[in-house]
Formats: sequence, structure tokens, C-alpha cells
Amino acid sequence: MEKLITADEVKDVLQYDRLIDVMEKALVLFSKKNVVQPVRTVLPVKKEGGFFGVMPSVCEDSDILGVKLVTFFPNNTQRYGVATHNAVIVMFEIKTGLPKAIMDGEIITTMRTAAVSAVATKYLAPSGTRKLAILGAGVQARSHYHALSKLQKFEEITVWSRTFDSAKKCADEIGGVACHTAEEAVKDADVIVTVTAATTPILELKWVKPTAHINAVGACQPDWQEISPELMRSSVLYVDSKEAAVRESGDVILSKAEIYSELGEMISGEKEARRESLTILKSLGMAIEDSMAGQLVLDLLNEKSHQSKY
Ligand SMILES: NC(=O)c1ccc[n+]([C@@H]2O[C@H](COP(=O)([O-])OP(=O)(O)OC[C@H]3O[C@@H](n4cnc5c(N)ncnc54)[C@H](O)[C@@H]3O)[C@@H](O)[C@H]2O)c1
Ligand SMILES: O=C(O)[C@@H]1CCCCN1
Repeated sequence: MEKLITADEVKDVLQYDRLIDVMEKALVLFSKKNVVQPVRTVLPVKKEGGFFGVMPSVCEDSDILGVKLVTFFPNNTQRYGVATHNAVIVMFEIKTGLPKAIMDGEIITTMRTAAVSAVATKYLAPSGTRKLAILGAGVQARSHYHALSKLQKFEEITVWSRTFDSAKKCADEIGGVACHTAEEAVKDADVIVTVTAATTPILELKWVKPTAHINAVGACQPDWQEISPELMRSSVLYVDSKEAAVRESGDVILSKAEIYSELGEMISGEKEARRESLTILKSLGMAIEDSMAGQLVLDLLNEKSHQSKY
């Protein structure tokens, strides 16, 4: 094994511009069936109310063989003052199967999730987009602000969370305004991001603009919801993986909403980008996103070591 890569090293080289392009490529490769990737295995860790996920993927066309091991312990921040999502990614040589790197996966999880939402937003946000609303004020709230700001400068940004104090802290950091209710935050928003650990709906159809684009990023269990069933059924629904959405997403399963398209099918033009309709990306996170982001980190570290030689 050649490399052990820390969170600081990942943070140092990974930037959104390159990552957004790589995520777009990963989504297309997945939907064109060039990726071998089972729906992730999720083991409950009952005492702490947590989960342990195993996410392997292979893409021979892109020389990718990797796996992410990820834990999601929703009470971590409140109980222990540490992040709720933690991960490592292991990358192997496609030619020999030899391990080539083990790297921190927390930063990659944080950034690749927001980068995928940025890809969806690039295609699905209504023309003349000016307002971004973020529901939730944790790690993903911040990463989504940074990734989406690569697409455009929003004239108005609002943040709502369970407590006003946490919304205010996040809003102050990103130059937004904290709101006391989710309804107030999403009023007239063109792009909405839901990044909470909620298990029941926090966003209602009657609050949202008829052309809004929503990146629905939380609620990764079959009995968890973040979006009201009416809103799910009234929107044009995009997902990262159809196979995973009908197995893992409570928002999809409980509402019985019809899936219109995978993001990869839309990017490659097989399905329309319905920019002027009410659209939702139900994002669950895919193993190939992690493996391709992991390979990008290796490429960037390689580029950096060459730069420092000359
Ligand atoms: N789709 C993906 O690829 C992907 C990847 C990573 C994380 N996620 C999901 O995104 C969500 C946010 O992740 P994070 O890393 O920012 O977590 P975090 O723990 O940093 O933040 C969670 C936020 O949700 C708020 N919250 C918790 N319970 C709530 C409730 N009942 N109602 C409203 N708000 C509530 C918390 O106050 C906090 O602001 C989680 O559901 C996580 O599993 C999805
Ligand atoms: O794709 C991911 O990495 C995360 C793991 C935790 C649950 C939500 N999705």
C-alpha cells in the first residue's frame, strides 16, 4: 500500500470546480451502466442510533476500484461534540487489485454530496435564479452553500434549522439571513436545499414556488422523510440511482411518487431537464461518487508533487 491520506491533505487539494465536473461524469457513467455498484449495505448500530454503511464500486472504463466505509451517528454532535458522518475510502489498482491508498472519507462525503447537488442545480434551477434557501445548519448546509455558489452568486440566502441559534450561526458564516420557520425561509426561493437529520417532513408543497428546484439530501432510511408526500408527488422527481431510491428513500417509498429520471440520464440528454417545472433531486449518495472523488484526490496530490519539483 503506497499512501495514507489524511483529512487535512484531502482538504488541501480538493476544490469544487474539478469535483463538480468529476461528479457529473460519475453520474453519467452510472446511468449508462458502466459501473458495478450494489445498493449499499447498511448495518444498524442500535445503542447510539447509528448506521454503518459499506459502499463498494468498480468502473473498469475509468480504472476505478474502491470502497467507502461510512458511519452516520446522528446524535454525535449533541452527545460527543464530533461530526455525525465519518468515513474512510480505500482505493485499489484496477490492473492488479493491489491496494493503492487509504484516505479520509469525511471531507469527500461532505464535498461530493454538495457537488452532486450543484450538478443537479446547474441543469434544473429556473432561469433568473436569485434566492437560495437552506433548511438545516450542519456540515452539509455549509458545503452546499460553497458548492452552489460556484454556479452563481445568490442575491438572497436564507437558513432555517431546529434552533434559531444554529440557523443564525450558519447564516452569519455564509452571509445569509436566519429565519424562524422553514416556511419563511423558502418563500420565493428558486433553489432549496434540505440537509437535516429530520425523520418527518419539514417542507410543504404550499410553501414553495412552482418553478423551484429542491435538492433533498437528508432522510436516507426507508421510513424517514424530509419532504411532504404531496410535494414529492407534485414535482418532477430526479434521483441519483433509481435502484437505491426505491430501496432506501422514505420520501420516495412512502409518497409513492413516480421517478422521472436519474441525474445521469438527464445529463446525457436521454431525459429532459425540466428547468421551468417544480423539480426535486432526491439524493442518497453513491459509492461511485466516492471512488471517483478518491481518484481525483490521488490525481491532485500527484499534480501537486510534480508542481513542487519544477
Ligand atoms: N445524499 C447524500 O449523499 C448525503 C451525504 C451526506 C449526508 N447526507 C444527509 O444530509 C443530512 C445532513 O447531513 P450533515 O452532515 O449536514 O449533518 P449534521 O449533523 O452536520 O447536521 C444536521 C442538521 O440537521 C438538523 N436537524 C436534526 N434533526 C432535525 C429535525 N428533526 N428537524 C430539523 N432539523 C434537524 C440539525 O440541527 C443540524 O442542523 C443528513 O440527513 C445526512 O444523512 C446525505
Ligand atoms: O452517501 C453517503 O455517504 C451518506 C452516508 C450516510 C447516509 C447518507 N448518505
